[in-house]
Parts: sequence; structure tokens; C-alpha cells
Amino acid sequence: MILTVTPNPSLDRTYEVPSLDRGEVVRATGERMDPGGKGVNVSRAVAAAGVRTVAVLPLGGAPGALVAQLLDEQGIEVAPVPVTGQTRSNIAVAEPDGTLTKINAPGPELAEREQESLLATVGERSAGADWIACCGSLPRGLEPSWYAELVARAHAAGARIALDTSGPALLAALAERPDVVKPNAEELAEAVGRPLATVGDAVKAAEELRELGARAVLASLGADGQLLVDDAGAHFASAPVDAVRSNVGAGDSSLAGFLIAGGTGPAALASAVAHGAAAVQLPGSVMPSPSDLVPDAVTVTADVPLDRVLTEPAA
Ligand SMILES: Nc1ncnc2c1ncn2[C@@H]1O[C@H](COP(=O)(O)OP(=O)(O)OP(=O)(O)O)[C@@H](O)[C@H]1O
Ligand SMILES: O=P(O)(O)OC[C@@]1(O)O[C@H](CO)[C@@H](O)[C@@H]1O
Repeated sequence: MILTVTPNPSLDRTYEVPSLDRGEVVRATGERMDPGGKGVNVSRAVAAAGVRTVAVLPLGGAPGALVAQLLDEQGIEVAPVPVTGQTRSNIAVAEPDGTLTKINAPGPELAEREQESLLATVGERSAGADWIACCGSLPRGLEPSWYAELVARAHAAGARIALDTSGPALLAALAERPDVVKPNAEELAEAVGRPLATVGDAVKAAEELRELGARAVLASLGADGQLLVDDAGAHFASAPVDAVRSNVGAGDSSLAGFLIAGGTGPAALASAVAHGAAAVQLPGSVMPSPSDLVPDAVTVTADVPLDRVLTEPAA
């Protein structure tokens, strides 16, 4: 079973538009609504693979009820933590050339008793979890050390932790030795405080996160693929993609792929890339099903192309 924790979930609204013209009334040609937040997406992808998952998340107000309803319709077990504030709505605007503009709301502020209730719910639902995936930004009210506390508690209870967050929350949690962290290129650059121009720069940055405590680093590098740096060294994997429709949730899909394939080693890395490549070819944050995956298209190598310039260098 894979337990996911999403402290700041969202109702994700995606609008497909011919072009995004600032200051104009833009008529959408398509719209969709998905239950969102990084851990929620991991649960959706894990469930699509037929593996058991439980999603722990605070839910409040009408958007919260809608998130719960959408997850229920997808057959995903939710361990809700009722909160007074309203669950946020995040907007994605997708243009035909693959450009995606995202507006993420701050979300509700969690009161002290709601924060405690969130930690307690994770504790109650951790029994039997192979992995606990802790994902996304922290809502107002939670200290940057919140994930560190969660990792410490989960380790004490014998669970393995995958952490996908950024900034001070990521740095603070490293000392508690999460089993794997999944930064994207920008988050990795921010964590080490310097830009990343090549795959080699990303390897060095990942090694630095390991020195700070991460046991393994699964770095997603957008169109370039992914990197796994662990005790066995570095591996690089990529897969061709015909056309990118929406990259929202591609990283979450790839983390799910990594965990359902065991959460360690090159085979799990290959599964991560197969899931990421499939996700970007689906609309909104639709998570891939096994029939969307093309595992044979993934190449994995220990001969990491260190000099390869990143398609989107991270500042
Ligand atoms: N433009 C692209 N072309 C091909 N594959 C892509 C592209 N963008 C993403 N992917 C695949 O999806 C994976 C995850 O993407 P990315 O690095 O953008 O994650 P992310 O920023 O964490 O995403 P999110 O936060 O939206 O979930 C990549 O490692 C890659 O396998
Ligand atoms: O604001 P956060 O927590 O960093 O990210 C939230 C979010 O952008 O992440 C998911 C995609 O990864 C979306 O479902 C959701 O809207």
C-alpha cells in the first residue's frame, strides 16, 4: 500500500485556449476539473496501476467537498482531515504549442488543532504502508519543519518516505534522511543555490542533497528525462514523446511509477520515466493507465550524459 500526504490539495481547473493574450477575454475551447495536489496525483496514478493507495489530505468548504467527490468517483480511498478554511482552486491554461501557465492559490491556513489532526491521521493510516509519499507545498500555518517532523515520525514507525517538496521545507527535511526526494530541475537548483545548465550539474546537485541527508535523489529534468542518484551511483533515463499536451502532474505520475516499481534502482527509474512520458501526452493532470505506458521506449544508462545541455536550464 502507498500512503500519500498532501497538506495543500487543490481543485485543479484546466482551460485549453487558442492563445493566452494578456488583458483580453480569452475563450477556452476546452475545460476540465481534476482533484489535485501532488500527493493526490500520486494516489491517482498508483490507483490507475491497480495498486492500493490511501490519500491523506485536509479538505474544507465546497471545493474540498468536490475534491472528495471526484476522488470517490475515481475509486480512491481518502483519509480526510476536515478543516475550516476552503480548499484552494488552482488554474492551468494550456496553449496548443504545449505552453502551460499555472496559477496556484495559497490555500487555507491550518489552525493548530488541524495541523495536529493531520499528523495524527498520517500516523493512524501508516500501518502497512510500503511507502509514504509526502508531496507538495505547505499551506499557511505549517512551519517549514513540518515535513521533517513527519519523516522522523514515519521512520520511527518503520515506513519508507518519498518526499516531493521544495525550498526551506525540503532543506529542513533532509536531515531526517528521507529515503528518496524528487526535485525537478528548478527545485534542485534552488536547493543548492546555483543554476543548472547540464545533466552533469544536476548530478552534482543531487550528490549535494545526498550529503545533506537524502538517501536517494530522483531528479526530474522535464523533456530531458530523469536522473537517479543513490548508493549505486548515478543513472539517467529518458523516453521520446511525440507531443506534449499537459505537463501538470507529470512529476507526480513519475514518482508514482517509481514507487510502484519498488522505489529503488534503475528499473524503478525506468518506470518513473515511462509514467512521466505517458502523463505529458494526456490532458490536464490525467494520470496514465498501464495501457498508456510504452516501457520499451525508455532507455536507462549508468553512462550519464554529463555534458548534455538541459533543454530548459534551471536558474
Ligand atoms: N516536455 C517533455 N517532453 C517529454 N517528457 C517530459 C516533458 N516534460 C516532462 N516530461 C516527463 O515527465 C517527467 C516529469 O516532468 P517534470 O520534470 O516537468 O516534473 P515536475 O516539474 O515535477 O512536474 P509536476 O510538478 O507538474 O508534477 C520528466 O522527467 C519526463 O520523463
Ligand atoms: O502548490 P504546490 O503544492 O507546489 O503544487 C500544486 C500543484 O500544482 O501540483 C500538482 C501538479 O504537480 C497540481 O495538481 C497542483 O495544482
